[in-house]
Amino acid sequence: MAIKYGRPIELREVSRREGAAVPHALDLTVRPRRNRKAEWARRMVRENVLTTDDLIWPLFLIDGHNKREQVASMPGVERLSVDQAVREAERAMKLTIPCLALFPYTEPSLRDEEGSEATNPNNLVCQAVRAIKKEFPEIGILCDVALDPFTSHGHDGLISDGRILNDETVAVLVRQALVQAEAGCDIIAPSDMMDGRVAAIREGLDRTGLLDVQIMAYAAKYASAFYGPFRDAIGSAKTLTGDKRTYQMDSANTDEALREVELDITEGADMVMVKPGMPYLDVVRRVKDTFAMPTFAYQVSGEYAMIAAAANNGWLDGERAMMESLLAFKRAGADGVLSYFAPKAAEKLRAQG
Ligand SMILES: NCc1[nH]cc(CCC(=O)O)c1CC(=O)O
Ligand SMILES: [Mg+2]
Repeated sequence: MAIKYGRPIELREVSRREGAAVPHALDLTVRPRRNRKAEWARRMVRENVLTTDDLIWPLFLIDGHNKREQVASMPGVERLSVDQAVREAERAMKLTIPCLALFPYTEPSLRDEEGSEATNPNNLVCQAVRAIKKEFPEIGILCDVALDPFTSHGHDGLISDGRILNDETVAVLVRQALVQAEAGCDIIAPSDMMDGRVAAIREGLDRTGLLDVQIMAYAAKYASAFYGPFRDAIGSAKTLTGDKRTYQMDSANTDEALREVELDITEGADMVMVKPGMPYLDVVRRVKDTFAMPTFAYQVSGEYAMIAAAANNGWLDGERAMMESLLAFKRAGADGVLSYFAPKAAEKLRAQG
């Protein structure tokens, strides 16, 4: 049976003389509950706050016009044609969300072994960047760099004899980053986990005079089951052969995450990211404490799907779970979070004033 929620038990705040009235009052000098006695008191001692500045909103793109397609495994999330993505950019502006992240669903006919569509200066991502920047130049745009939305095999890199090639892939990623940056992308976010790609991309951007384009490295990205719904959204779930464990990290490791992050910082990353989010909050904390860099977490598709599905079943209070999960990233030391809840959370934050 569904758990009943949403009607808080009516509690009265602690009355002044409660102790005096209780015959067997404990002899306690320290009572932590004093600081929780009323909403104003709780606000005074609150250690972390979530604001709309902390949110990065990932959008899925699809070819066409005036098109919105529900992603089956992510209730409330749609694939958007470019014109609709521009409308969502306007919504983000109004909600004071500082940045959007763009992910394309590529038509199967445009996918090939090499992911060539990734370096097409007129691909869906580049079209969306130009369209959004034209209408709303003040919003930040982050573009993912990896080949998986474009390859027929669903991997992030080039394959030969069943191996993901590192250095050859990096060369393609640089070209992908450059077409995105030329289109007007503000933050290049390599999510591929090839070694050396941050340095190569930085060098490519600088050589082209794109000195102000930032790099947010998916520095500690784990081979995770929580990316399932994303692969459904970009259409790589059915085509992906094997798994990504030869390039994405083993979920058992955290020292290794520090080494990965350190390398990306040395190679020129302006910001670093840990991904997934909630199952890796310990990694977020270690990264923030060790490097004191702008540190982001990605609350990935599977995390979103779990909360959305449970809420739709009446098994938990979706809004409260959403806000609690987002605040957890702040508590762990993150400066911001990529989340599919971004617009909903921003609406709630603004309603609270
Ligand atoms: N490299 C592409 C990429 N960029 C972001 C995600 C996942 C995001 C999500 O699950 O929300 C992935 C999937 C993957 O690595 O397989
Ligand atoms: Mg690395």
